[in-house]
Amino acid sequence: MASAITIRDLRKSYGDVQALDGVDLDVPEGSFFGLLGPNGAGKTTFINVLVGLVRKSGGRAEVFGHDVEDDYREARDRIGLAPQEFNVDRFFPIREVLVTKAGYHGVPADEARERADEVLKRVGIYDKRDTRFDWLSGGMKRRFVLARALITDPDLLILDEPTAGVDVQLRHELWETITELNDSGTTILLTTHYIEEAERLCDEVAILDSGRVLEVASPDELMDRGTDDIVVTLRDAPTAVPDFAAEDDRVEAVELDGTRLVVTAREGGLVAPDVVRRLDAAGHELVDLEISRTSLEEVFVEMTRAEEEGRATMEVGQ
Ligand SMILES: Nc1ncnc2c1ncn2[C@@H]1O[C@H](COP(=O)(O)OP(=O)(O)OP(=O)(O)O)[C@@H](O)[C@H]1O
Repeated sequence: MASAITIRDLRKSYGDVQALDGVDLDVPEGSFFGLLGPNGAGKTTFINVLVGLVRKSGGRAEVFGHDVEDDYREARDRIGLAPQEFNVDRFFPIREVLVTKAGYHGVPADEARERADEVLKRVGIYDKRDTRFDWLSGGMKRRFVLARALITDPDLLILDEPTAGVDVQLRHELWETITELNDSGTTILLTTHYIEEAERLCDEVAILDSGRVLEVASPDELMDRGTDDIVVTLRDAPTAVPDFAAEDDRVEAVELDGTRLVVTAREGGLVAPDVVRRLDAAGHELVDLEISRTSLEEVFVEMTRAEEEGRATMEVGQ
């Protein structure tokens, strides 16, 4: 599949700070791609390089095959950006802001007005079209920056923390709108601190830490690396249960507390049937079975913590 974003050995330093320290990444065209990382990992810097707000110190960055610096105009015209910080002309009616932006990207005036109405309807603030940005509520402001990103009908939509500080209802509405856009072919690059959001929406995520990519995988692949708890409730409290760990090296721990048995294993969904079979064969009656999967959040915390500990060890060793 062709790449919407191609990044090779991308570097950005601010004085002594290596905000991006040799990033390699391919974001496939049409994908819903998540960029996750703790505060200061380099996510915003990465996005700013793509949209031409920050000059890279080294490496290559292309959007649909256009170099983001040498072919700035071609690359930038394909991107819609909804930034984390609101950087909107506050004094003009929002519809006018959209029309002006479309004009700046070469859209003729009539079409610009049509598009402005269309995107305002799409994000649900058409009735506020004559209001200035300052007078919108926080949630409406979030909707507006999405509308502004959509005004040029971008092939790549970059969303930097699009749901920061919005209520549950709006978050779900925004998810729906973004998913529809992705279904109709728009490539999405999303950064978020709500890991659940990435787990739910993204085909693939890259985990960025200290300016480096630690991992690129689907949320499911990442979650498979963590352990799951298979929680079984038995009718009677047994004195012993089969030695699950001896026959399956995916099993990491077994804990029995009265009638409650917890088997901790990688790929819990695949191990559970065997646990049930063996309990049944040993004459135990099951009352309830529940599998609680590791969340992407746990895997994420584990990975970024390991990276931090690795760095601390290196610093001590130096
Ligand atoms: N203009 C700048 N001048 C100096 N240092 C900067 C500048 N912009 C970013 N940095 C530094 O670069 C590093 C990466 O910052 P960046 O904002 O890209 O991280 P982030 O992953 O987006 O963080 P957050 O999740 O907190 O938004 C940080 O150490 C930050 O302090």
